[in-house]
Amino acid sequence: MKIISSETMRDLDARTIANKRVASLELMERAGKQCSEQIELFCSQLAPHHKKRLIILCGPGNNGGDGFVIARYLTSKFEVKTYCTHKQDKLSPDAKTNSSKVSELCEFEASSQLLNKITEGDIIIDCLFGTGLNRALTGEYETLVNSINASQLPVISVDSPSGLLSDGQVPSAAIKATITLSIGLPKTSYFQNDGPAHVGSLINLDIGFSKDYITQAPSEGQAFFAQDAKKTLQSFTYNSHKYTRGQCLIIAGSELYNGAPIIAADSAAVSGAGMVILAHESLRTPQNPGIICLTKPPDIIKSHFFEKSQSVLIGPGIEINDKNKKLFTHLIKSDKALVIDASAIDLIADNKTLFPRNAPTIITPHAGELQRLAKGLNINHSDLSKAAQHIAQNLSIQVLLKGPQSKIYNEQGAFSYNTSGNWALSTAGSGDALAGIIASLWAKKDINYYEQAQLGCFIHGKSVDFYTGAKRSFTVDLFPSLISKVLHSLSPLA
Ligand SMILES: NC(=O)C1=CN([C@@H]2O[C@H](COP(=O)(O)OP(=O)(O)OC[C@H]3O[C@@H](n4cnc5c(N)ncnc54)[C@H](OP(=O)(O)O)[C@@H]3O)[C@@H](O)[C@H]2O)[C@@H](O)CC1
Ligand SMILES: [K+]
Repeated sequence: MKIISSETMRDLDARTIANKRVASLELMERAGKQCSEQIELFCSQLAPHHKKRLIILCGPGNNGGDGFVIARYLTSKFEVKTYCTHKQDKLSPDAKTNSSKVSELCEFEASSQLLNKITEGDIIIDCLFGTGLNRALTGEYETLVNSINASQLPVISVDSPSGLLSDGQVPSAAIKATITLSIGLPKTSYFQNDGPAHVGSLINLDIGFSKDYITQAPSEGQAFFAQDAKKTLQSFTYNSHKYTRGQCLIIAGSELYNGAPIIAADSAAVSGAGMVILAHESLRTPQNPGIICLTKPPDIIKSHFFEKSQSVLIGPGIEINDKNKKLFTHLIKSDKALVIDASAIDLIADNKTLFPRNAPTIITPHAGELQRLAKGLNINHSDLSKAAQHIAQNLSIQVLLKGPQSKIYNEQGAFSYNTSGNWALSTAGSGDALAGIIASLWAKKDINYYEQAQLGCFIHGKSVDFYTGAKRSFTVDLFPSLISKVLHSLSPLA
């Protein structure tokens, strides 16, 4: 999905209204309605003992207007308190219209009066400022936002965490959102400077802007959202069989790192491939008995398992020894779609003359692994993203740089941000699951490998977004069931 600037968003909004495609109040109604649905969904995912009293904070502009619409939709379902920082006659015209529909439910107070109100709720809905924020928050607003952040209550920000400027800078204070509900299209501020630390999970809401306008709007980059994931998921035919769904071979594990192959294989098995073969040197077995395990494999390259596999993952937990080095070189020379993860990434520099390969390749490094590879390839960039881009173009491979907002570079150096996931992913074994998911999605023929890699990254992140337990207690054995849940939500009938 295209990322645009706040300025372009305002222009899109204005053109849509000016050309009478959709009336401005109708746009606000759609935005508020869809936000209220997402808030309801968020509440339904909280633990039963979690109270769900909503505090909706509305500012003077149309972001506040969205808040009044949300209040109208949710009042019958939750205990809702709505506060507005301005008197009604000081509001933008559309905000004023919507405020009048809920005025008996709403208190119009100066923001200094709101400080002791926020703790009377359990979930804050931030409709203070959106794309119209044009300067740093000061005075009462700054104090209010700092108090909200200090309260540690979950915050759902509508369109933008209030205080986040359009270039992603936060000169004074900005809401640290749990979720940001982006209206229309994602904005650059979510991805630049301080943006990633403030937006939380990103959800984009399509409120029906004309497709022509969206196509014409200048792009500031690409990001992958649930809407993209839905389009990218492959469908199955009535006569699918395990080979048409694809066979994926995973070469992983060592005596020491014997859990990594299990996580990768179990995650691959639920992600779409018809058959998963695990060649590993581990005493453990996958949870899923459908996975074919080759322990102490003979010459895997000469086996029919290799021959019939469309994709191969190498790396999770493997030991770098002569046997694996030789195997790696064979894989690079082969025509298999290849996912290279973990310590196998370290073997690329020694094989750099074998690139570009004749088949799709993706590497999935975290920052440290990327830095090591860049050094091995004599690529010097202090900026990691530049190094990732350089490597992608240089070797003609895809590079998935893992981080708080993972980025995936294609062979030409273009990239897309992933928008799912949270810090629960920062746990040992998480990357093994990611590599397994991508290998599974890459096991099909005639696919767009770049799109499927983005899909894999999105599914992986969404798994922990779907996890309803304490994030700090998330463990990687939960991936298979959570991946299934994510896939079901993206494609309920498949
Ligand atoms: N895009 C779309 O298509 C749709 C958009 N919609 C929604 O509208 C939102 C944009 O609305 P918007 O343009 O009215 O701006 P908004 O963010 O409410 O704030 C403007 C107000 O804030 C004030 N102000 C600014 N900075 C300030 C500061 N630091 N400290 C204090 N005050 C400050 C500024 O005052 P002024 O600068 O004049 O002093 C003005 O009063 C958008 O994000 C989305 O939620 C949907 O409803 C429907 C479809
Ligand atoms: K907001």
